[in-house]
Amino acid sequence: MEATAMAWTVGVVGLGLLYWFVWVMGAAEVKGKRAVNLKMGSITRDKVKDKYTQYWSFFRRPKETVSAADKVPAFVDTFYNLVTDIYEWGWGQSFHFSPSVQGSSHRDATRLHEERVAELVRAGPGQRVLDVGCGVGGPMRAIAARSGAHIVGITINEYQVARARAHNRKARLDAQCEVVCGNFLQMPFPNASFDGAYSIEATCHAPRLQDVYAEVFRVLRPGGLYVSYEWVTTPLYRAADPDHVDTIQGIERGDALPGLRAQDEIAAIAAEVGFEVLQERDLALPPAGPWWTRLKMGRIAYWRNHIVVSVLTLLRIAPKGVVEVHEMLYETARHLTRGGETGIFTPMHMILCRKPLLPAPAPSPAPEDDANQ
Ligand SMILES: C=C(CC[C@@H](C)[C@H]1CC[C@H]2C3=CC[C@H]4[C@H](C)[C@@H](O)CC[C@]4(C)[C@H]3CC[C@]12C)C(C)C
Ligand SMILES: C[S@@+](CC[C@H](N)C(=O)[O-])C[C@H]1O[C@@H](n2cnc3c(N)ncnc32)[C@H](O)[C@@H]1O
Repeated sequence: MEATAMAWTVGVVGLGLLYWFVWVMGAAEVKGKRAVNLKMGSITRDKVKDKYTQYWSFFRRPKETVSAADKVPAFVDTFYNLVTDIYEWGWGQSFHFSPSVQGSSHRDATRLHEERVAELVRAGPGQRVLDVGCGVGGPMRAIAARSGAHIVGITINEYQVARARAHNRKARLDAQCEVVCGNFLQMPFPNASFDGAYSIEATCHAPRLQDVYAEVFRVLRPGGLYVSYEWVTTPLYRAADPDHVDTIQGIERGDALPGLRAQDEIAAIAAEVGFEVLQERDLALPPAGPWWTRLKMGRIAYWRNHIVVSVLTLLRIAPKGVVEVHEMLYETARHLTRGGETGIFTPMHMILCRKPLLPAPAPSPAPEDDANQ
């Protein structure tokens, strides 16, 4: 009798474990990255934890060092080696937020937010459009499929280049979507080589927005359109409120940001590099549905994911350090949610610009001084 009970217990527990294994190893969203394949980018297994410590220690330095322009691209690259697989596993192939749309899935809401970009830059067949900070190419594929345009994406992270190219091949969009590894602050493209350009939640990594906007301006043809979804603090943010400061600093630390900009700085910067600003709007404002609900609703999923990464690390399937990176992301989700709920932060301040057809007039010569007369 005892043996039968034991057999039943073992059977039930075994089946439970099998189910758990399949469920756990299966995708949390539809994405093509499984927990057993959490590699942590191009970092070798034994270096993941060190790299995480190195990333974190960056934020213990004075603010000026964190935003030191020359160091930022390397630190952003390390960040994406650490998070790319976890993002794909837990979020999907599009590394951005979107307003929630009643009655639509997250996947549809994401696609709509991306297709809006295609419409804003009037992308169409025969055009060459630049994706500034393309991640693993979720938006690029949606925009290529929707518009028929040829999309060229650039990302600083080599591992993302490999992932994006593999996804492009799988989606049979590799003839239409190209991916280049490079720094968007010094792009490897000739002047006026694109008909349009866009950046989705990527330029927030630039220490000086002027530098990336000036590069986009250079590579666009005259008359070309550029749209960007910017991460910014809103006018509700109060630098004297410790809760606000804690939320914004939490967002910066968990998302490799050298320093969030204020919403009202963006248009001035675009104009400074020569753009005409056609439209500017926070896409998170009503009637848009809250973008942060997807983060909040996933709390149970986070705990499940935490157990998954812990077990996989214990079994040495995932490298040491994954649990720490996952905890960092959990914390940043908390800060992002708070930023959304209080309204002090938006990840979708949209700005639409055009490169003028005629170059700006040269400044008039200074009046001659008396000595020359
Ligand atoms: C634009 C940027 C990235 C935005 C988002 C795609 C990511 C920001 C925070 C990320 C996540 C937080 C919690 C993770 C969770 C703990 C894990 O179990 C599964 C993945 C997360 C949901 C993860 C997914 C991507 C984010 C939402 C920045 C970097 C400029
Ligand atoms: C949050 S992800 C967004 C990716 C993509 N736009 C999307 O929505 O899926 C930010 C992207 O910007 C890229 N990035 C950040 N700094 C960069 C730089 N200096 N040069 C090129 N790419 C950069 C990152 O590598 C990453 O691909």
